[in-house]
Amino acid sequence: MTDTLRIGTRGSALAVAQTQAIADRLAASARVPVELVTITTHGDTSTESLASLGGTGVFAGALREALRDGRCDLVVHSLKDLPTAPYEGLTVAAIPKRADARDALCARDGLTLDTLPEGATVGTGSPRRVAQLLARRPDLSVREVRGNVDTRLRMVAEGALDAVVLAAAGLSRLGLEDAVTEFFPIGDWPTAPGQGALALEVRSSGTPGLVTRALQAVDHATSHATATAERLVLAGLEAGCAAPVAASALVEDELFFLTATVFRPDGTESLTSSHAAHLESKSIAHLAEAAGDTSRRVVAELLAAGAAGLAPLGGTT
Ligand SMILES: NCc1[nH]cc(CCC(=O)O)c1CC(=O)O
Repeated sequence: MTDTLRIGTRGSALAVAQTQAIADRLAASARVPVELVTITTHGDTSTESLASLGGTGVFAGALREALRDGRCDLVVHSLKDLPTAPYEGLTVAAIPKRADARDALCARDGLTLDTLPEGATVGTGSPRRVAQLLARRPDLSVREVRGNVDTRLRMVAEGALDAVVLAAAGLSRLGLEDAVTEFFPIGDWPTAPGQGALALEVRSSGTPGLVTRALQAVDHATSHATATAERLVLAGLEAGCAAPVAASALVEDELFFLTATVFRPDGTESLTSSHAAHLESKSIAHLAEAAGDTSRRVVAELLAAGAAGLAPLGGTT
């Protein structure tokens, strides 16, 4: 590593905003100069559907190659876009305190999911959101959309769509919460494993102690464990990050809760499993044990109930 900590990011406004926020924290605590390096991915320049490009992992893959090849020393990922399979030579060193994990509806004229007119058009690129929308409102015309958060909001502003569903975390990082007309409560509308969390990834060896300590300081043990439990569900189901799977973990008092749902893509059926584990303490080891324990039980129950027959879990759909 050179004297400057080079932090790799995608070029989208959201990626730059979230990476800059992490860069500022690390610069303050590690007292090393930091620099953002923009990595352009095929997913950013292509207009093909995400599925045809190989799924959302296409974004994370380019950042990981840049990190592996030494074009940067640290990358900031949106955790929900990061494939669960380990990547040779790289390590997720920190998961900072998680932002809002909810999804939000951004509709014209202040409309909500209940007040959208019959047959209204709603844009999303996520099979999970498609299934959740159709489960609540089978009459809706759900349209596949791609592009950055501002592009999607513009489709509503310009009248091409009646509404879009977006992550609350992304909207708030961009200062765009005013576009939200309804926040969906996690209990009714669980979201993608790891949604709202960031992952800070480094090469497994060669990271200076100063940087490692700064990364430990921005890690948030509860966020790390809850996001990990959710991702263990995805891994246990052998599902990709675009599979119609929702998971939500939560620490409350001395309990660690995990709930996961697998949806039939048309929204007509779903399977849910919830388990809790007692936490002896909130130490990293006890949190990790609870994440492993609850996720194993949730995965076993979902598979036994036929989750693999409900939805295409693997690959990119
Ligand atoms: N797949 C796109 C993506 N990846 C991460 C976020 C922002 C929210 C987050 O950090 O989870 C978004 C936008 C969205 O889903 O609306």
